[in-house]
Amino acid sequence: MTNEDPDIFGGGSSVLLVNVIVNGKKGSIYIDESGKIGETCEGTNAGLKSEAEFIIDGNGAIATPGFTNTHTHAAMSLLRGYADDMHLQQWLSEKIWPLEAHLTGEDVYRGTELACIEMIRSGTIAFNDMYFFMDQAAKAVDEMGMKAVLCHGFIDFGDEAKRESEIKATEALYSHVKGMNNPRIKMATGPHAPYTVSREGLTWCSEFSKEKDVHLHIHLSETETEVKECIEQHGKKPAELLEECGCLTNKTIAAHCCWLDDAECELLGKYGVSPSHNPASNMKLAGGRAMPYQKLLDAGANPTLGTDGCSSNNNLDILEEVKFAALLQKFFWNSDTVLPANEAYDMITSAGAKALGFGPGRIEKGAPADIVLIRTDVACNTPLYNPVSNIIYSCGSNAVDTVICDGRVLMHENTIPGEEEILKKASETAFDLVRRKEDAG
Ligand SMILES: C[C@H]1O[C@@H](n2cnc3c(N)ncnc32)[C@H](O)[C@@H]1O
Ligand SMILES: [Zn+2]
Repeated sequence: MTNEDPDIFGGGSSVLLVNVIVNGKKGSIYIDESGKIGETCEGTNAGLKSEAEFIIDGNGAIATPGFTNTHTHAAMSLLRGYADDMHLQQWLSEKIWPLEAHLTGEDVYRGTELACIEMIRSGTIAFNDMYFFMDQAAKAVDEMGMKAVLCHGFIDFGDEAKRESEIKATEALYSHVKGMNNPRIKMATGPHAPYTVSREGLTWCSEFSKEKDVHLHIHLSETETEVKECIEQHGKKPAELLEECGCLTNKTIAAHCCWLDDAECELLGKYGVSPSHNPASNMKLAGGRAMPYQKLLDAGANPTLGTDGCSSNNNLDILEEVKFAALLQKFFWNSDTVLPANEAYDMITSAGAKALGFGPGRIEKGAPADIVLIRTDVACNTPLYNPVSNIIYSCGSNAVDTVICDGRVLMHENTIPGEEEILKKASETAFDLVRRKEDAG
C-alpha cells in the first residue's frame, strides 16, 4: 500500500481504495468527505483518481464491512489476566467486583483506549459497552474514532437507595452523550442482569429506553444457576421476567442467552431482540451450554457476536471470537452444518450493525464507510477460493491491514497513531489500580 502521508489519519478527506476485492470482485471504492461510500466499481476507476485526496492501494486486499462487537466491558482490558480459572459467581463477587470498587474515571478512560486499540487491530469498528464512568469511555471512543453504544452497568440488588443512584448515573450519561452530539456515540440503559437488578430497576430501564428511544443492554441466562434462582424468586424464567418488565424490544441486546429454552427463544424472536453470543467467555467460565443460535435465528431474533470483557476472554479479537462461535455451535449442538461461514460473517457485519443501528454493515453506495482491508499476500489467505471462508476460519487479526470508520482511517499499514503511548499508560494505570486495592486491604 502506497500512501505514506500521516495526514491520512485525519478524517474528513475523500479516499479512493484501489486494487481491492469488493463484494467478490476486483475493484475500487470511493469514500467522500462526509465519510460515506460514494460508489464502488470494478477496475481502478481512473476518473475518480483525480478527485480523491488520498489513494490507498490495497494490493489485492479483501475489503470487508468493519466488524461489530455487540457485548463487551471495554475498560476491563485493565483486568486482563487478573483472575482466571474460577467459577463465575465466585470470580465476580470475590475478585472482580472488589477490584472494580476502586475504579476511577481515569482508569476507564485508559482501559477503553487500550480496548479500542485491540478492537481496531482485529477489524472492529463498533462495539456495545457496559461499564462504569462511561463519560470517560465516551471520551476515549470519540478520540479513537470508533463507534459505540455505551451504558452504565445498572446494579441495585433490590436496594432503593442504590437504585436511585443508578438512575442518576444513567440520566447523567444520557445528558452527557447528548451534549457530545457525536453520531458515532450513543447511550443505552444497562440493567446488568435479572439476578442483580430488581423488577423496579428493570422496569425503569425499559421505560427510560422507550422514552428516549435508546438501546437496552443486559446479560441474560449466562448460567443455569441464575435461571433456577430466577424461577424460585419470581416464578418465571428470565426472558419471561424481562418481557413482563418491558425489557424485550428490537433495541434490546441480550448477552450470552445460553440457557434459554425453546419458549424463551420464541419470545426473543417475537420482539426482534438481538442476542449476543459470547463463546470464548462461556467456554472459559464453563457455562455448560452454548447459545441456541439456530433456534433464536429461526424464531426471528437477530443473533450477533460479542467478546465479553477482557477478564473472561481474555482479548477483544473478533476474528478469533467468530471462529470460536462457528466451532462451538457445531460442537455443542452436534451439527456440522449449523452456523456456516456466511452466517457467522453476517453476525459480525450486517446483524451487528443492525443491532446497534450503525448502518447496513455492507459495502454499498450511501452506506457509512466502515471498511476493513484484509491482506491476501499472507499464508492464512492462500489460496483464496472463498474470502468469507478465510475470514471466518483461517484469518488471524495479523492479516488486518487498514481500518476505516465513517471514512476516517483508524489504522493503515498496521499502524495506529499513538498506540505506543496508549499501551504504556494503560499498563501503568492497571498496576496502579491493583496497588490501590491492595493498599486499602
Ligand atoms: C458491568 C458489570 O458486568 C460485570 N461482568 C463482566 N463480565 C461478566 C459476565 N461474564 N457476567 C456477568 N457480569 C459480568 C463487570 O465486571 C461489571 O461489574
Ligand atoms: Zn458481560
